[in-house]
Amino acid sequence: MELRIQNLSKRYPNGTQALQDVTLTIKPGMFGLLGPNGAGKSTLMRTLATLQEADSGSALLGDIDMLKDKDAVRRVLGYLPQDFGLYPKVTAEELLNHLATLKGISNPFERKKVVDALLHQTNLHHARRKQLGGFSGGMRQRFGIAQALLGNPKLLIVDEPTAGLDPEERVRFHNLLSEIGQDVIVILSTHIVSDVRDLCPQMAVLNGGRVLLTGAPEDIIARLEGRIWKKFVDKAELAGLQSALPVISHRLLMGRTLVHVYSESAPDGSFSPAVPDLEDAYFATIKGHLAQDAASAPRTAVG
Ligand SMILES: Nc1ncnc2c1ncn2[C@@H]1O[C@H](COP(=O)(O)OP(=O)(O)OP(=O)(O)O)[C@@H](O)[C@H]1O
Repeated sequence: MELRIQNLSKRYPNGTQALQDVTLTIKPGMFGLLGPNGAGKSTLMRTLATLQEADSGSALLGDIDMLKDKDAVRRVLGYLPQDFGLYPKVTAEELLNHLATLKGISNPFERKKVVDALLHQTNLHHARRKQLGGFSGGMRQRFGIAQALLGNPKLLIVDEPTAGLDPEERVRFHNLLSEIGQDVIVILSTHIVSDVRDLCPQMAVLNGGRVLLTGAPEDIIARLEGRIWKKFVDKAELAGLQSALPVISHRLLMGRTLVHVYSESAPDGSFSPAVPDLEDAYFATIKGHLAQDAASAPRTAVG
């Protein structure tokens, strides 16, 4: 099953164009949707999750028309929203059991089996009798995946799931996502480049409601070969450098400022070549140096 989004657009009543002609083809496996805050990621995720309407365009999941046949979507959808509210006084086991009933698993024995399996899968079995209000951030997010996996979804949408997790919890969460079946389409929406780098064989960059680039991270990075140049500068030099050269990123490294510049050749003798990574690719895309190349662009339907 494939997810085909074509020319999806959405403008909010206040005039914000949150999505503009978004076209994406997403195959089973992990797909990273990367973009800064305000890019339109949540709008796209909520639209696919049948929670809000698009103005125009289409989204097909296999042969389900997602914008029209919402009941059919809900039968195959798992969703972990960005703001995931929990009932603090209820235990993990109780809430999963309740949600499983709502999902239509009416046989209590079967329900217990499903709930137990999900608690094990998400490493929460030991905490099943704990009130959700006492869960850590990582446990909450793993519980979020447990509820999203109820009913064996074919499309799993996770919206910024690792924001606020500590490094250890993030690794656990990554492991959990990476173990989800190969035949499930998993869309991971995030502004964290390393989430996509660690997990996703396919990705897109969204900014200002538009898809700037899609492809495999390694192909995208390969396009930057020989075009990223680095140099340590003093903080005071940074502003001058930014107005003179296409600086794509700067960060502190051991107390000094490391600058990455996009350039077809060495800007001057003081720069040395950098091995490009996904972060460079992301910033180069956001800053307009890297765009969809014809070879990897999704082909538009003919006929
Ligand atoms: N209900 C709304 N009414 C008006 N504008 C909205 C509404 N929801 C979102 N927006 C605006 O639409 C744009 C896209 O927002 P969206 O939440 O989809 O982005 P995002 O990429 O998910 O960002 P974030 O990570 O901050 O949630 C932003 O400019 C946002 O301010």
